[in-house]
Amino acid sequence: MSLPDHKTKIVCTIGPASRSREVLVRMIRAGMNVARLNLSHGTFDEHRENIRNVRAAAEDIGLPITILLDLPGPKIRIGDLAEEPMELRKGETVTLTPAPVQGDPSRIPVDFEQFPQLVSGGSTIFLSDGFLQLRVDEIAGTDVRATVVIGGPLLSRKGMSLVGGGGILAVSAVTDRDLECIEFGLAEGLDTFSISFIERAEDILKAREYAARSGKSIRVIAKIERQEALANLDEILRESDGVMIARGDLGVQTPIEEVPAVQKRIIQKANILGRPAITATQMLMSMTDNIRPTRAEVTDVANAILDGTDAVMLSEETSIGKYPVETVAMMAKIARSTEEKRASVGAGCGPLDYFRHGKGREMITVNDVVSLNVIEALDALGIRFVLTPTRSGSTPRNISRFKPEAWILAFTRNPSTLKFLAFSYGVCPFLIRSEKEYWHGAILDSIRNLGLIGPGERVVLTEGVSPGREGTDSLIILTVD
Ligand SMILES: Nc1ncnc2c1ncn2[C@@H]1O[C@H](COP(=O)(O)OP(=O)(O)OP(=O)(O)O)[C@@H](O)[C@H]1O
Ligand SMILES: CC(=O)C(=O)O
Ligand SMILES: [K+]
Ligand SMILES: [Mg+2]
Repeated sequence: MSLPDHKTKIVCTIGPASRSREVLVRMIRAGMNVARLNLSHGTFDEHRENIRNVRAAAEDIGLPITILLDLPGPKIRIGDLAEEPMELRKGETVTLTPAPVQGDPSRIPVDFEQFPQLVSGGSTIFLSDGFLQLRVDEIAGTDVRATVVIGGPLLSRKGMSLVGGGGILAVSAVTDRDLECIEFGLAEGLDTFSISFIERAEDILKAREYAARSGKSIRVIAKIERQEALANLDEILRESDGVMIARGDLGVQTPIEEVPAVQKRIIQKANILGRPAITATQMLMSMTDNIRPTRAEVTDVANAILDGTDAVMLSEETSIGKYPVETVAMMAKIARSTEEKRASVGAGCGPLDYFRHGKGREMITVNDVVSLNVIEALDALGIRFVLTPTRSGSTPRNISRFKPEAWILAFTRNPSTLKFLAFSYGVCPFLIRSEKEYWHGAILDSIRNLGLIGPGERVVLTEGVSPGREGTDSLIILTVD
């Protein structure tokens, strides 16, 4: 086998443009690692078919593809439009109504009954991540009449937000609908969910406890897209399995000019804790319609990688865009080129200084020390592969956070661990079938059989030597015979 030529993971939102098995196969070949299904759009039946197609495509290629279910969360959205895109023109009057009508240019349904109570004359309404803007003129019964201030094309089920942070319901971030979606996912054999508009760590606990009632354990990615989540970032990160910088809503809910610094801060903190970070939204947005991205977009993807993101995400580009496969290929190409230059442009090894010389020294754990020693050994000896037997995935994640040039080959018996490692930079996971395959002799054999490493090559292998203890507490350097 051969490994991909880039280490950054690619998450693709699946929609009408990409849900066929044929397109999915081409996207996997181009570098997709994770298929994201946004449950804010489409029906359960449609997503069931998406899941079937992703699994079939993954089987066609023989690579594990992870499915991420993105929960709707407490976001107010417009309903369905009769024809889309529907053009809203500056100066026109539109009526917004909570009635379940099919939208047309004069009447737009809003998927929230109390919507008319949330606005008053003079309120500003942003639609579609803030691309369109309306000003409320008057409220007549349940009809909200507004004038288009900034026009443009509108699609079904686009989000809405109101000036002053409105547009998110004042209920728990994990809504009843989200719990139904978790139930749907579990019934489909999936266990990885992203929570939208998370506020605090308890939101994650609520989702976990709900799954635990049916005896299931889930992996939770916290989507950071509102002010409250930034205020509670540390506790959210600790409770989460991974984090997404959801720049679409974040750029409406918080000052847009703060997004770049917030992105860097979230990635740094996630790296320190060994939580995979996904940078999302508008990364190659112009490729929704064009075969080539803008220079600014290419630079954005590269900078997210230099910031230390584990994964980059595509939304419109792959769900409704004209060039889903070409966009993934472009992402992969930018990743490969940027990763090669990480050290030479001074981006270095992520949180290394934090543990060696900074605050991290005070609370360093045995697992941290092992991962630091692995990095030391890789650098000093120019080693190309780290082999990590793992149950929870924490050992490969702790090494991955330093974004080494070497590949991290992870061996696990746990299919859920394998699937979740799809989010971690530079980790290639393998499923092993029995307890005795955790033994290092067996791992070396399987690597030799894959043809990845030839005789005479040195590798690093991590081990847990203390019986019954979780985690890894030693590393050995072996020469393949
Ligand atoms: N399953 C789908 N069916 C139809 N259109 C979809 C689907 N998934 C995504 N889209 C389209 O792609 C756009 C971008 O996807 P994205 O997942 O970023 O959604 P979003 O509406 O911005 O919501 P969120 O904030 O949850 O990401 C959506 O707004 C929608 O127009
Ligand atoms: C991905 C997402 O939810 C956002 O960017 O808002
Ligand atoms: K969502
Ligand atoms: Mg969002």
